[in-house]
Amino acid sequence: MNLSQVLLSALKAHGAREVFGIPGDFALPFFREIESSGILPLYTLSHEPGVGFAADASARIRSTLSVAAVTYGAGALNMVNPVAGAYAEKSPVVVISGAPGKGESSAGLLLHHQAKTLDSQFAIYQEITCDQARLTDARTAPAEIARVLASCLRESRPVYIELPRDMVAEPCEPVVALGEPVVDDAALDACADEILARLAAAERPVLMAGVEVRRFDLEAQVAALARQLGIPVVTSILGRGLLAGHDAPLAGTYLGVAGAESVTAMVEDSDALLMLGVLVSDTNFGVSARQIDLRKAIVACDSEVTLGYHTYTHLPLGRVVRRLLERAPSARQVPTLPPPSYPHGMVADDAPIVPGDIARGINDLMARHGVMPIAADMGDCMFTAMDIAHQALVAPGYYATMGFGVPAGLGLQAATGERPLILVGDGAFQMTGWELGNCSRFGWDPIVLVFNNRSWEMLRTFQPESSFNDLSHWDFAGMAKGLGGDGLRVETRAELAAALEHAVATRGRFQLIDVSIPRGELSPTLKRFVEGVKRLSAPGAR
Ligand SMILES: Cc1ncc(Cc2c([C@H](C)O)sc(CCOP(=O)(O)OP(=O)(O)O)c2C)c(N)n1
Ligand SMILES: [Mg+2]
Repeated sequence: MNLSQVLLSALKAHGAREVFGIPGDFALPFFREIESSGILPLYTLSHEPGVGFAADASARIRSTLSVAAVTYGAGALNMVNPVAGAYAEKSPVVVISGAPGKGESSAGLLLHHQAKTLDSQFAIYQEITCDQARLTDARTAPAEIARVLASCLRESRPVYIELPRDMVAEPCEPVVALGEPVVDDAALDACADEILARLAAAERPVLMAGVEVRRFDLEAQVAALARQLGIPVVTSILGRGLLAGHDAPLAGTYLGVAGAESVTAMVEDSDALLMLGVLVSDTNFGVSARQIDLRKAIVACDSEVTLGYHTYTHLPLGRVVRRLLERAPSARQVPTLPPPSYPHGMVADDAPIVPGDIARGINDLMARHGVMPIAADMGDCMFTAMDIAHQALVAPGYYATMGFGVPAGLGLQAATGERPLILVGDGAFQMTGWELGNCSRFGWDPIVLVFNNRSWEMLRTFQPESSFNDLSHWDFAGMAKGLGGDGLRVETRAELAAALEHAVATRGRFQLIDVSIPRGELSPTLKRFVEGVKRLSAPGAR
């Protein structure tokens, strides 16, 4: 085999099911190998941010690694933001960048696509990936690939592989995958016993499931642990939708002052908050009604477990959860909690549409026609998604970048074969919505809801005096046909209900519903979030 075939075979063996990419002259030989080998299908998109977001969504929905292949310089540096978002939100994307060959790097010329030095790109990616390799020697390449792919899966973070174009066809030995990391069994026992003792001594223990529970595919085990411990479970905003399909005493999603009061009180009153795979971030805890005393919490994330003032290291979450299951006593009873409630029954009348109507309309649609995986962009569409019952949601809930929604929806359909629902604001659609033009090539047919409030509305809620948040009324529906899909602008709830039904019934072409929303109308969750942030940031509030 040659180095490209070895790399592609190793990617597939480690869980990759496709390559998203855009070639360039430094990557053309590798793309030729991707296409000729047929080891993984190749989906090319139009702009590298879209490549990164699509690969990120594929990794999230399949809970394993995915691949984003780009050219050197202009391509790879165009993708820095999506990879940074994948790093922040623990999504295991493998970035493969073409690069100048050995001879041209030493020719003494400044090369096209070169920014500062030929090491600059590698240095930039060191900041947003957990491991890196430059495949400049076919003899060491298999071990380098094994190391980097093992890091990607172990840490559930992006990694970076630089592949000089004169190396792609070099003969190369296959990759031998590294085994599971060795874990100190005694430390694992001590940690599990300390956690169990802390929970047993508590009067109001609560389990919070976060993003790592999904990334490491631990939902069933965490649901079993909650039942065995007999304690209620909540999810963080990034863990939204976790455990929904499992038998777990699930109370809902913790959103601080922006969420259900019963869930907020349960978390903030807890005297033993067991946080499994939760990022301790401002979006998760920045709007806490009362500051959570983390010294009373148990935080298991990033292969560490912190209790009070001490930390156990090198204990992967999956091993901690399994050891807790082995050593936890069976609870006498499991709390019976009312399932989280979600709004249904949108009135299909001539009233204008507000974000809350969209959540109702989608919940009604899914109750009638079955659930769809959902990709949401940053903006009020993401806060609206908090009121949508279905659980398979990918969204930039912590890193909060715009542009994620449409490409992520395409990544979902490529990865799962299921038709996705995409929620995106007009501002975010202006960034990456054009990737819809690639649907017809690959047979993708998402349903896209554009929250068209002619505004950067989230920003206006924080700074209403600025008129630069006003956007003009782009006719996204009118542009759909030119992109190969169908578009419809809707102004009333009756039109929205009819458009959703028509979209579900129409397959084979993307269906874009351009939803006109009066400027200033917010989802209930965003409204509470903004009020909470303003209240909590007022002088003397905490
Ligand atoms: C790539 C990128 N650029 C800028 C921002 C800042 C930003 C927001 C966050 C706070 O950083 S929310 C927002 C406006 C979003 O407008 P739209 O998509 O129309 O959604 P909505 O009207 O529902 O707000 C911007 C510009 C961002 N998050 N990501
Ligand atoms: Mg908007």
